[in-house]
Amino acid sequence: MPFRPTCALFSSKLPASSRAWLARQSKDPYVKARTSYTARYRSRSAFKLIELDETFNFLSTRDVNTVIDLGAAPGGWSQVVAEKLGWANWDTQPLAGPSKRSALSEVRLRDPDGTQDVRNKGKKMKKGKKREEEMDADLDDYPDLADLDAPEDTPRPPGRGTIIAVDLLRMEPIPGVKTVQMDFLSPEAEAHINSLMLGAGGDGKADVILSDMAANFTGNPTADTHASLQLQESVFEFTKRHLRPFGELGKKRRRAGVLVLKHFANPESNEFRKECLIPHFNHVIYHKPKASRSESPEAYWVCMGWKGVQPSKPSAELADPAQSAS
Ligand SMILES: C[S@@+](CC[C@H](N)C(=O)[O-])C[C@H]1O[C@@H](n2cnc3c(N)ncnc32)[C@H](O)[C@@H]1O
Repeated sequence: MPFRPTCALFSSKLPASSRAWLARQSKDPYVKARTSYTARYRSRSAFKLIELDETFNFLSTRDVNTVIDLGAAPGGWSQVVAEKLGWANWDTQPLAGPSKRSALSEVRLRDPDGTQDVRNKGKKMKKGKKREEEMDADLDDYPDLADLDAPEDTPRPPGRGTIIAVDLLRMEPIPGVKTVQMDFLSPEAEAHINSLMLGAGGDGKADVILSDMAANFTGNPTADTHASLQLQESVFEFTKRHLRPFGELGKKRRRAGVLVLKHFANPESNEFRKECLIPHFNHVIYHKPKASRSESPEAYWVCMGWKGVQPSKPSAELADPAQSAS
């Protein structure tokens, strides 16, 4: 029978733009890494946070106990945070083996000739149909991804701290992560996140606030800039009330109190950086991770050493009602 490619990549029914996207995905090293069973991250974005943390080391310190992940779905960043806080070594060292799907791609990637051992089980794979049958039987040994995420009696690594993940979209659960499906811009969002922090025994302060939020692009530059600025400003307002100032951990911890904020290059964003971020942090560093596509205008500000905000001085009227009455 002639070989018929079934891959969508070759389907002439797809529009050219979709074929180009699929072709790019198939070559993307981060997409390949994400789907390998040794690092089953839900999104390619996970590698951006991994690189940001490897560069600035803001998640890997014992001071970090409360992390807020804004714009978290599908959950790649939350997976990385859960791992850093000791909740989830299942990402890099699966407790019960890989999922069937990822094991299958792993076999196909690593064993194109069917001659190598499969997952060190000592089984030699043979060519042709028999090989396919054996491979399917072999994969029956591995549970599905859903089984791995919540096996009943599997001991979990003891994680610490509180991780709160917020998104408009629903997220599949991640061990150690409290997921909240809501609009961060809604008036209820802050109170709800605060109640979760307090409910977990915290003081309503986070050690790290991450925002990978991005509004849907409309193609209208004015509207898109406005939407992106609105997200940045509301994250900053939240930061003012909920990021722990570095001074609370001792004057030497000048990089504690971290905000990682996604932004899109435009002059208004730059103004926001100068007016809001630079005066309030000891360090504000621009970083574009390698995993962020070069053609995308997105980048991150890594803001370290939150100075806090001075409580606003009471007005003369409030300070001395007797005087104001006279
Ligand atoms: C680039 S994705 C985040 C990817 C995520 N960091 C990961 O690793 O999987 C941006 C997310 O921001 C979310 N988002 C945009 N506006 C939001 C809002 N107002 N409130 C909550 N989430 C929002 C979107 O729903 C989307 O899931």
